[in-house]
Amino acid sequence: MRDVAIVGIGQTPVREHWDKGVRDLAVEAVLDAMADAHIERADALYVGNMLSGKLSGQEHLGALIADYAGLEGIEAVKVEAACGSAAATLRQAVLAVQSGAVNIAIAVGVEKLTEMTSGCTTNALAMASDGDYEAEMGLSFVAINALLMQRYMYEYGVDKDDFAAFTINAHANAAHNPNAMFRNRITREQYANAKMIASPINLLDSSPIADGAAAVVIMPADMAFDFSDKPLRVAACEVATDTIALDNRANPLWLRGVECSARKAYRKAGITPEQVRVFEVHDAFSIMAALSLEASGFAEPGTAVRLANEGEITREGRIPIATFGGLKGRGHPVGATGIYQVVEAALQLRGEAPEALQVDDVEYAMAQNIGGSGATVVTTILERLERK
Ligand SMILES: CC(=O)SCCNC(=O)CCNC(=O)[C@H](O)C(C)(C)COP(=O)(O)OP(=O)(O)OC[C@H]1O[C@@H](n2cnc3c(N)ncnc32)[C@H](O)[C@@H]1OP(=O)(O)O
Repeated sequence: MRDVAIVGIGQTPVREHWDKGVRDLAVEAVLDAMADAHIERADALYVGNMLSGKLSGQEHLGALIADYAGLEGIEAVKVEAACGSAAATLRQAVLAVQSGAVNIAIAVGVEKLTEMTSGCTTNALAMASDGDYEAEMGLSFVAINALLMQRYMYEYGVDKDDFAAFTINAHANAAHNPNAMFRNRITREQYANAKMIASPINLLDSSPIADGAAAVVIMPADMAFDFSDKPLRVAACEVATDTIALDNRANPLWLRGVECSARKAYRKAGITPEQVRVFEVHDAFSIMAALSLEASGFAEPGTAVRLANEGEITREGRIPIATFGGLKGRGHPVGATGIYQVVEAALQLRGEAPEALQVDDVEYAMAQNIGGSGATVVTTILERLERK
């Protein structure tokens, strides 16, 4: 298998983009990444998306985006793994280039969640759970995560207000990210008084409904310096699954898919969690940030909330997370999120994060994208590519 590198990155701001559709957003991100990589052509385009058919009445995204990006004639397909669609798409691009099937591949994640019909997006998102036993019974993703958070508080004796540390960190970072949806800082008092959505999850525990697209250009490492002076080696991009329904898990507080995907990624990259300096975590809800930190090996079970309250998840801490605002602050256009995370990890490694967000001495940056309640997990580890 060939070594592969990321040579171009692109993103749109995450917003409620009422004036733009799926194609506009995806094409904007693709062209941004192609300009960054100084390319005019690619051999393949992989499009990550979860809900364009349901919410925008538009399927067949591979051909659509290739057409509007001026890439007709190439291989172009859509990849879907619920909220993990974007990183699953990256994985396909990486495999295609590693195998030698294509030389230049673009992976783009795009999602347009805003729509005019109240409740429709929530119902559509719920389809990523077990349709027969969870969604059918009225469980939205907020409700599923509320059950997990309630159980976590009960098992580990954690107070609801202690979760504030995740939101405060995410919004403080998002305040410096021009592409973030929320650029307002949050205080402990605001968190404590936020409106309840599904107890114990309040508005400030939740990622928002948002639109956006992000893209990366992948090519063999031995071509990379011809296109970029800061190429990044994809040290690992590993997928694992868990049961789709929570009630089939022996311990719902242990995300086996996260553990398995992270372990595979550490093994592939030849590193330990201690060597990861930046972790773009899938903080769709603050409880997911806590559980992901634990199952990825950054905290013992039941201790991630303490880790957050000790300041260890901030830029100055042991494991900075959500360094551009995360899903909570930057926003979570679901089928695009995994590539936003990789773009942000890339900016950290390239030393191009805004000054207030740049983490020092980043050797390895990790991004982890989750579909469903941890049912699909993709862990990507990047490092700087050394010139031979
Ligand atoms: C594996 C996975 O990733 S699963 C995750 C999939 N994603 C989800 O499930 C999305 C979860 N989030 C939601 O469903 C929604 O954002 C909710 C329910 C939390 C909030 O939605 P609503 O109550 O309809 O909020 P609404 O859109 O009316 O906004 C009301 C206000 O709150 C703000 N707001 C909305 N969502 C958020 C948020 N998550 N955080 C902070 N503020 C928010 C809005 O900007 C607006 O502010 P304004 O009054 O100053 O303009």
